[in-house]
Amino acid sequence: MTKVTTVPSPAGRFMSSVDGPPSWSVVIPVKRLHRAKSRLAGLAGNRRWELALAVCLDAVRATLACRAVQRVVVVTDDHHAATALRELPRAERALMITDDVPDAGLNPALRHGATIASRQDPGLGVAALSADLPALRPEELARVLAAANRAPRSFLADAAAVGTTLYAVRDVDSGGFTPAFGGSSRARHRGQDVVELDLRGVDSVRRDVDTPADLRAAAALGLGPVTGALLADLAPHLMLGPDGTTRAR
Ligand SMILES: Nc1nc2c(ncn2[C@@H]2O[C@H](COP(=O)(O)OP(=O)(O)OP(=O)(O)O)[C@@H](O)[C@H]2O)c(=O)[nH]1
Ligand SMILES: C=C(OP(=O)(O)O)C(=O)O
Repeated sequence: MTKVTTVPSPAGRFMSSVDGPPSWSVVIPVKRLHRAKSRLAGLAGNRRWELALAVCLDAVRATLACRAVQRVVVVTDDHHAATALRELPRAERALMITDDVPDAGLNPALRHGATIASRQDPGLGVAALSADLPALRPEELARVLAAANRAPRSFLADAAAVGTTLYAVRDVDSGGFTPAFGGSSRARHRGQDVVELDLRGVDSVRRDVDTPADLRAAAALGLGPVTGALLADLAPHLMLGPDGTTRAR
């Protein structure tokens, strides 16, 4: 199994360039809000859709703020989410929203998003990124994409080292955009000979949230503003560190 390791330079920066021009389109799938985040039903009750919305707003906001990203393509059939996403900073210039075609689940939605992205910006790499990343930091995403520049196809495992949060293909026109998200997708991506990005210090890109324990871990990293405000209302105990202080960013 080949891995790409990004080595810190003496100055503490990473050797792959993160300061070059934006070179990626990022496709973000957003499931219909009322059907999403079922594993958080116990925590959020009938406000589950608000939590799903907050998480995707923070993930897309951070992606739009990432200097390695030229375009964000959100694949969704949720009109409420689409309206809120269009209000984000930089959305007018950099965000496209496309319908969930063929409405057959996550991976077909991502392939559709990649087709739209490469038609809109030929020549850019295309990365699929989970929307479940409420602590996402733009500079960490830039580091991951800089590492992805060094392999034809690559992926980043999630915090549990079982799933995947990012799947990247440098040259979509030459084919091979075949994401296999869902469940134990890390093993599936490795089995397809997709290079696993072996990076330190990118916890916010790995930290997807499916359960209350995941949300607590994301809060420890520092939640984005929308999820932070909602969680402070819904479940303030998840926002407290061991010393009892709040950990919102
Ligand atoms: N557009 C689109 N996005 C999807 C679909 N299924 C999942 N996603 C997105 O894929 C990512 C991972 O989703 P999952 O963890 O599988 O599903 P979830 O609804 O967030 O959570 P659970 O209900 O707990 O499984 C999130 O960004 C979802 O919004 C789909 O059918 N269409
Ligand atoms: C979709 C995935 O994960 P989850 O369903 O846990 O969000 C994945 O890791 O491929």
